[in-house]
Amino acid sequence: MRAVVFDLDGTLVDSVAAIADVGNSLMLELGLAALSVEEARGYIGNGAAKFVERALAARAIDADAAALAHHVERFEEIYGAAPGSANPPFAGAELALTTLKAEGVRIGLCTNKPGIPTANLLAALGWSELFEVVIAGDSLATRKPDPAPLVEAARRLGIEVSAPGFAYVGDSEVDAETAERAGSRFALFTRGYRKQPVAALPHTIAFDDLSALPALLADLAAR
Ligand SMILES: O=C(O)COP(=O)(O)O
Ligand SMILES: [Mg+2]
Repeated sequence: MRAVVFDLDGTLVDSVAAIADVGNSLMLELGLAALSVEEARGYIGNGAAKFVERALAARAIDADAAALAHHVERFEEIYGAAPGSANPPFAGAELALTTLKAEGVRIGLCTNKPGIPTANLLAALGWSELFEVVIAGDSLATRKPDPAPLVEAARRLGIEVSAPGFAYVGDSEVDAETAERAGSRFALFTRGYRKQPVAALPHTIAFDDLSALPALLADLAAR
């Protein structure tokens, strides 16, 4: 059998502007200068709490744990109310998903984005039924780069995370580390929110065109 699990932000959807908007609602409430899209891109990858922590640190706000937890809660409230439709899919994303589905490949999602904005986004794009398994940043006790969410996604799809027929598709250092620690094959999308050069991230294959992904993954599964 074959199964593929996808990352979400920076892999299937170009969500940085929408995430920056959510962050900027919080910054405005706190009287802090807005984040540029470029800044926001650098803070994505480790989930909502890290995003807020990095954004506040960039404005020299040294929040204690209680204040930070309060700001994260407010950020998540705004995030959960934001329109999922503000997240454009990357070119070829939907074609890749529907092609894999038509080939009988089972599909899952493993993201550090919180569950509510993830569900809103999938619904807005009409993608909710495509994914048999969705593990978000707050679904389990740990999140990426802990391998547990990816291992669990594979398990729920009925495949070993290290099987030749399984691959994780993501865009970041966090995803590469997650796949490496899980012992999984990793396809790196090079147009996402990575901070380092492609060569610095462990990966099985790298690609820049999602419409080419189904064929690349079929080759990978046959290796
Ligand atoms: O929300 C984040 O920080 C990253 O989300 P992702 O795991 O879908 O890239
Ligand atoms: Mg990502």
